[in-house]
Amino acid sequence: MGFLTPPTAKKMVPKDKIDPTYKKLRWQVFLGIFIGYAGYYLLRNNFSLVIPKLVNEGFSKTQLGVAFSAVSIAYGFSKFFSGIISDRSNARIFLPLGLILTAIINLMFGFIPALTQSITAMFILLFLIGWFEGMGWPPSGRVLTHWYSVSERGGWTSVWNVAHNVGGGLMAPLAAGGIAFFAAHVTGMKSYTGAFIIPAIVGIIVAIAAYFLIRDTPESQGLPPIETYKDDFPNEEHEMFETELSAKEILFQHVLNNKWVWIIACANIFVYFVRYGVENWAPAFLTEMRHISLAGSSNSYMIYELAGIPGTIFAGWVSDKLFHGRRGPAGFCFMLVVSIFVIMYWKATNLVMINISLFMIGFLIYGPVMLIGLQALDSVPKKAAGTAAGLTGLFGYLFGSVAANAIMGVIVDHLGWTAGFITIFASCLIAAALFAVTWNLRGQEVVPKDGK
Ligand SMILES: O=P(O)(O)OC[C@H](O)CO
Repeated sequence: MGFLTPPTAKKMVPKDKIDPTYKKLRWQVFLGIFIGYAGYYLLRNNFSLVIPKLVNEGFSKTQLGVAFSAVSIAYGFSKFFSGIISDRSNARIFLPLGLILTAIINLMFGFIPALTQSITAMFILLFLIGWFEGMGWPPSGRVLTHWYSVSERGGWTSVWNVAHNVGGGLMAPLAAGGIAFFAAHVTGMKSYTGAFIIPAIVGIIVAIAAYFLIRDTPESQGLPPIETYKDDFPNEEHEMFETELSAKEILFQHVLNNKWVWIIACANIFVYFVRYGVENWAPAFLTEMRHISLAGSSNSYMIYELAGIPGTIFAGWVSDKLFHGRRGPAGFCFMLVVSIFVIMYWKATNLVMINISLFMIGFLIYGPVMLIGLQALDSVPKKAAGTAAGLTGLFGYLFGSVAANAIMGVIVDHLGWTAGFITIFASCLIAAALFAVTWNLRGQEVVPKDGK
């Protein structure tokens, strides 16, 4: 698709302009991918706020749950396939395009009543939402690898990663505000359509802003590669790899034959099992076993989410500063310590201890979630970064997240919460062990000698 083709290198700007231009553009593109990815999260889960209204209209939770699962399934596959396309696409176009397509599907939900009257229609549209949502992470990864060198990437990636907590956090008031606005001011439309339409309008505005802010690569702006500018190279030979690759080269020469990517992808299954196993089952565990009200458990849930913000930034800092760009040791430590707080959460009987342990689990698990993506970016040439991160996402969602919902449910139903917590605890240790295998991995970019 021609309009997605990355822009070619521009004539180099004068030497004295390199530093100020780089400084300005690095902030500008960062803002672009930050608000862009937050925009994606405004439209990822807004359907969840519509579910209670649709239940009132006669749909069962099971039906709506099946329809909603389409988002995760499609997202896992799309993050991988979008990664392949995004590695060969202009991030300035690719990121806003996915956001606008997601917004269009939301507008269809909002303006075409028949689409919320059939589970099949909802499944198809939610599948499309999941698919277009998968177009957010890979171009962000492309920007991060092209504009930030390996030793500073941990810090920048961790701050960028907070965008998903910001967008996810803002989604609820925005969608709920949309429902309230439509209920009060719009006649002839169901109030819940506001939960689709208002976030979609904001999403389109964000996509336009992201388009104006993002630039694909430094070279497309007449700047030298980031490694030269920062004098920070991913390998001892100071070689870089600036040739755009074909999809076949990306997949078969750099990703599928890369043992590190497979190890990281496997680690992601267990990290996502812990992330969603704790999060998705917190309301059930707290209400059933600790007799906490639904309102109280939703506060605990929010504490878990918000703790991810400082935790993610701390993990990036630890991996950059303490371990000098190595993500494995940081991930190992975080997963080991999180296992202790999983036990504390399981055993805690009063609300204060429960909330402290959930805060610590949230603080410690979102770091490894980010570090896996970062390790994927680091382990391959930057032209293959999106595909590598996409593969880890595919494993995380298709196996980790699905298991956290389905297998965890079966374990708890048949063997009880003790078995459920032992499974989560074991996942922490397996993930820690897999991180340990990558202990010395540090931006080991492979640079083909023949220039291919
Ligand atoms: O689970 P994802 O793909 O939405 O990604 C969330 C974070 O950005 C992971 O780094």
